[in-house]
Amino acid sequence: MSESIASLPDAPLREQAVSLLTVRQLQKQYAGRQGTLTAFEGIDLEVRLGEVVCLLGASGCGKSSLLATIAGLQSADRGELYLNGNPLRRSHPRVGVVFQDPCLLPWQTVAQNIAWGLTLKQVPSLSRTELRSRITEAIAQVGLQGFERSYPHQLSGGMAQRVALARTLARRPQLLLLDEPFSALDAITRLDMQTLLLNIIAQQQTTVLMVTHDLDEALLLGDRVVLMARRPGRIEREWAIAQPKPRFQQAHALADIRFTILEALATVMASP
Ligand SMILES: Nc1ncnc2c1ncn2[C@@H]1O[C@H](COP(=O)(O)OP(=O)(O)OP(=O)(O)O)[C@@H](O)[C@H]1O
Repeated sequence: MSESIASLPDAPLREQAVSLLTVRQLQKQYAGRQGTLTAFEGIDLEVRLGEVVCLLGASGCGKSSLLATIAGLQSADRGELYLNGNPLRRSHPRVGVVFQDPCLLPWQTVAQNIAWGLTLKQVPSLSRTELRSRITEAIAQVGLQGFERSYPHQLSGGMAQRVALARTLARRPQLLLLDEPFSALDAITRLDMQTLLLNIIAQQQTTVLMVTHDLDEALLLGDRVVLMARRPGRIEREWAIAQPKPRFQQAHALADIRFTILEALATVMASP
């Protein structure tokens, strides 16, 4: 299912854009048998409209915890979150999340799984016609036309993840939070999904905050790569990736920045 890629707006255009998500001094702790564990602290982050920001870091540095807190799936212990300048306190209808596990309802069809996302409380009630057109649109966006009546067990891993993406896109999120959405897929399917995501971003100017373990994925998709360090989880450094997209054939041009980030990643991983 490969697609060609529409071109993205120039980096300077995106840089002028206003902040969609603002994170200020965010902290999250978990209570455990051995005391309190600080998953992350002092997180300051801005994600501008239309920007793709990739969060990279060693296992356990708090990437998923940070994403889940921004998504409103758990509360922060300290700090503030704003969407479009307004306080973001709980799950917001315009903030969509996709996880590594597509989490589809096995007894429902592709179309029903997407509809389920639209019947969640936070989405304003839609007429039957609007509901149907949102489902059709989302299925087309992820290239699953013809599979509307299929059940999850009839889909490949990549197709199931397309349904998960469609379920979120149908809610028309302003901010898309992705937690390693492609990491369980084989390399070819992952490339296919990265292409699909690039197309969606290009066509809809979607703003994305994405957790990934994969530096090459971050370099392929990100306008910025943010490196987190652990104990406690914190932002260590960040880099703007100015190279125009698509970047599938730009390994040479990205070699220097790749090496720099790899070195920084090795340094944070080596620290106790
Ligand atoms: N619900 C929870 N209860 C207690 N501790 C938790 C919980 N969720 C995460 N943690 C701990 O918080 C720290 C950060 O975990 P988190 O999953 O956010 O890191 P991560 O960078 O996403 O890791 P990975 O890349 O391996 O998914 C870890 O030490 C983890 O054990």
